[in-house]
Amino acid sequence: MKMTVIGCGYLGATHAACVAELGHEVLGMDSDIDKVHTLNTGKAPFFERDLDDLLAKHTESGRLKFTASYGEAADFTDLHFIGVGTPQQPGTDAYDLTHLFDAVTKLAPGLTTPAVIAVKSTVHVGTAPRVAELLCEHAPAGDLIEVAWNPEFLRESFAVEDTLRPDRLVLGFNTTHSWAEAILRQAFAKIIESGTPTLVADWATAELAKGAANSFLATKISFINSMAEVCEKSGANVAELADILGQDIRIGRRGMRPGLGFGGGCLPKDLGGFITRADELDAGEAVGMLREVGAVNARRRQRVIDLAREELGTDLRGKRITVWGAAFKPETDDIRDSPALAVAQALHDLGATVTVTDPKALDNARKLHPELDYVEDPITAVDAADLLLHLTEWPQFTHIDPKRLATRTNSPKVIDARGILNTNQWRDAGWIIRSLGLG
Ligand SMILES: NC(=O)C1=CN([C@@H]2O[C@H](COP(=O)(O)OP(=O)(O)OC[C@H]3O[C@@H](n4cnc5c(N)ncnc54)[C@H](O)[C@@H]3O)[C@@H](O)[C@H]2O)C=CC1
Ligand SMILES: O=C(O)[C@H]1O[C@H](OP(=O)(O)OP(=O)(O)OC[C@H]2O[C@@H](n3ccc(=O)[nH]c3=O)[C@H](O)[C@@H]2O)[C@H](O)[C@@H](O)[C@@H]1O
Repeated sequence: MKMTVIGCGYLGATHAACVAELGHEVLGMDSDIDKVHTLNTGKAPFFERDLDDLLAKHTESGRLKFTASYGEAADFTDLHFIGVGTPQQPGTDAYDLTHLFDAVTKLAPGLTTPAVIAVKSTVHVGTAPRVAELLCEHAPAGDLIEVAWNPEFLRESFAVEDTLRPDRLVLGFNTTHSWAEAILRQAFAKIIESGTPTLVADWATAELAKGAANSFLATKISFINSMAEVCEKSGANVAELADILGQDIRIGRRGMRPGLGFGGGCLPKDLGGFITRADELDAGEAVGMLREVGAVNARRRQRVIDLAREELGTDLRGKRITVWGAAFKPETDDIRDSPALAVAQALHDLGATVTVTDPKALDNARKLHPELDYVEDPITAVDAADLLLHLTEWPQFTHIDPKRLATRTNSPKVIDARGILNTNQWRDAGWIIRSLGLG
């Protein structure tokens, strides 16, 4: 089959490469011409495990190409996936749907025959009818264009694996037995035949499924982090508590790692977007619990700042702090709403000299936070530090022998905000170690 993917960022580039891997002929389209050039060389403009291999394989085979032209995309086929960004509106938690509506409006004039527009971008419930209206208004094929909702559940750093072997597929339509359903089932045939649960729903349920899933994942993280707060006051150990709770299969240990809390381009944004939409729908009371999820998450960042000031004194001027981690989680270069950088910046604002290191995210971090210092090597990064903060749990950090580090610092003190470092090993190496979620 032939298909396009409009919007080739973390989601779209991965989706394009993966549907090519499924055997389809794919045209990726992005309004960012530099991104298009990079993708056409078989490389991702960001770091995502296994993605460069797939991009190289399929750009070489000729099954995957990228363009910046809507006309070329519209002419290429009658199946178009849309994965453009849906960031937060400045100053509010609502989604900014400008890119989505812009992409649909610009693609539409080229749609002269029946087509399926399958939207993967995350939106607030109630967006699909607006997309259908825009297509009716701007596409020559008018109401022969079908809108399908196909929310994406991939995790960055497992994006290829999650796209090719998802836990489930969700397909949302406005009518039952739609033509679009047959087309999408064909596009995903290999995934469906491998036994992946495929759930068909109406538009609203499919839209809501995405926000609800991310809200639940955020809730699970904030639940264990709220337990961490209680552990800190009561002398208990949150990691052991999580292990005990997780043995109950109704609770489960996955997605319940205590620590610095969630960040990234999605969980914080989607939690806020979900609450805002519920308020608009007069269902604000129903999501009261989710407001607390955001508050617990913010307190984890503050807790690290407070611990740093407990160790170094409230006046941080002249103090040198090393931060291990800039990415919002390991195995990505994505720094959107990175908890590590938020803490680094706050400590800088309090007067400390903050040096950040990260295996993949330094270039992105430098652009967003020129006020921080950057060092490539995590070992030299601790030179003359008064305090080390372990904020993103890259294996490159956790494998470092603490004995090699202690003598390089001004003072061997570390705050382990991800609860991963081996406390005994660090203590034996002469470090004072503080962890979140320990009494
Ligand atoms: N990053 C992820 O892991 C996941 C993201 N999502 C959702 O997917 C959507 C995209 O997210 P990301 O890929 O992370 O964002 P991104 O910012 O990495 O990529 C968005 C891409 O869309 C392009 N774009 C913007 N406006 C355009 C237009 N009018 N026409 C063509 N291209 C346009 C941008 O140039 C950019 O390359 C968001 O709604 C996000 O919530 C959903 C699941 C996973
Ligand atoms: O909508 C999206 O874009 C995606 O958002 C998340 O994926 P992602 O943001 O890539 O990363 P996660 O692995 O979920 O981690 C999110 C944040 O939570 C933190 N986290 C995660 C899990 C955990 O147990 N504890 C925890 O603190 C991570 O450090 C990270 O900052 C969801 O897991 C995906 O299913 C979803 O598709």
